[in-house]
Amino acid sequence: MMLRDDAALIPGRAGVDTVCTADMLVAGVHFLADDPPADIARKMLRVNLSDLAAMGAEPHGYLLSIAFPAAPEAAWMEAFSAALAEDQARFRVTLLGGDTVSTSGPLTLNVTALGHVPHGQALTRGGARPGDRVAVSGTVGDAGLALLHLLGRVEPFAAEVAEPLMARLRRPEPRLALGRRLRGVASACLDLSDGLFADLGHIAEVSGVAIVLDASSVPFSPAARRVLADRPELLGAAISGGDDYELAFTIPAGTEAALAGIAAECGVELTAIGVVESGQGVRVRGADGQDMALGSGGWRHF
Ligand SMILES: Nc1ncnc2c1ncn2[C@@H]1O[C@H](COP(=O)(O)OP(=O)(O)OP(=O)(O)O)[C@@H](O)[C@H]1O
Ligand SMILES: Cc1ncc(C[n+]2csc(CCOP(=O)(O)O)c2C)c(N)n1
Ligand SMILES: [Mg+2]
Ligand SMILES: [Mg+2]
Ligand SMILES: [Mg+2]
Repeated sequence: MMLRDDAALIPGRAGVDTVCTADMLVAGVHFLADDPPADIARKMLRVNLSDLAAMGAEPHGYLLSIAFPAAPEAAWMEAFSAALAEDQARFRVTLLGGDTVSTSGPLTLNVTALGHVPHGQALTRGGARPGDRVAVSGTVGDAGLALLHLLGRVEPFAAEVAEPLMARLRRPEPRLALGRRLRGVASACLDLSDGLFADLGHIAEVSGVAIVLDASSVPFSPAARRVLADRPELLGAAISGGDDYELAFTIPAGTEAALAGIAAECGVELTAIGVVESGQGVRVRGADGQDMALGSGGWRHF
């Protein structure tokens, strides 16, 4: 799109709320500088679309700002742009503007994404109530396990296991259809970026409730199950790893039966993983019924 003016102008629509979110990605913090440029582009856009999904919003467009440590190679730029164009078409979003600058620091990308939701219907983190059930889409832990492998923090995984885990780390799937479908169904919702344990903590905090997570119900992919079968000590890392970009949400007790139909409609598995109680914080209940301590609480910048 030709950017002709000083700013993008988006006509307002009656009865529609605009949802805005910004997520920044820094080389060495969110991805590795030598990651494939196509994957950097996809992850940058998709983690933002994931936040729109978490709010039940329909994506509209995005602004993109990049700080380059040096002029990018033509091949890098081509691969980056081609992947971005593909994802724009796939998720039906347009580039609304942005900025490009040089930096003496690492490659830094920022996307600000805009979406729409019918007035008053956005999902939030604040509506969970005691008695609600907690559910999650897809599977968790793949990306966190992939990162341990990639950074050499664990004995390397076999290639046939490492490959699907790395795909989850580099190419998350924003759960947009599910987010929209959960309007009026979920009492609270968010996307998993910091890790299941930490992010459930965000729902607990904002809603003013406690969450009890049943560790043995947490859904893992076949690859993660293979890793955990060999190395059960990595269970905590899988539950608190981060970069999952699945949706975690709460639904009122008695509405669990609707989950199977919603899952089929949206083409993603949904699994009940816990309950909401009065109180505060997140407790993880192990297979033996006892509370479990996780090694780390989840991703923190500081
Ligand atoms: N009620 C609100 N009003 C305005 N902005 C908000 C509100 N709630 C959250 N935000 C903004 O939305 C963005 C997301 O917040 P936050 O970083 O807590 O979420 P997150 O999804 O965990 O982020 P990340 O994906 O970076 O891990 C931030 O820019 C925050 O300032
Ligand atoms: C090289 C490398 N190191 C660490 C991680 C893990 N990581 C970084 S930020 C983050 C949480 C979400 O980010 P934010 O809260 O900033 O949106 C996670 C899980 C990674 N993906 N790549
Ligand atoms: Mg989020
Ligand atoms: Mg985010
Ligand atoms: Mg975060």
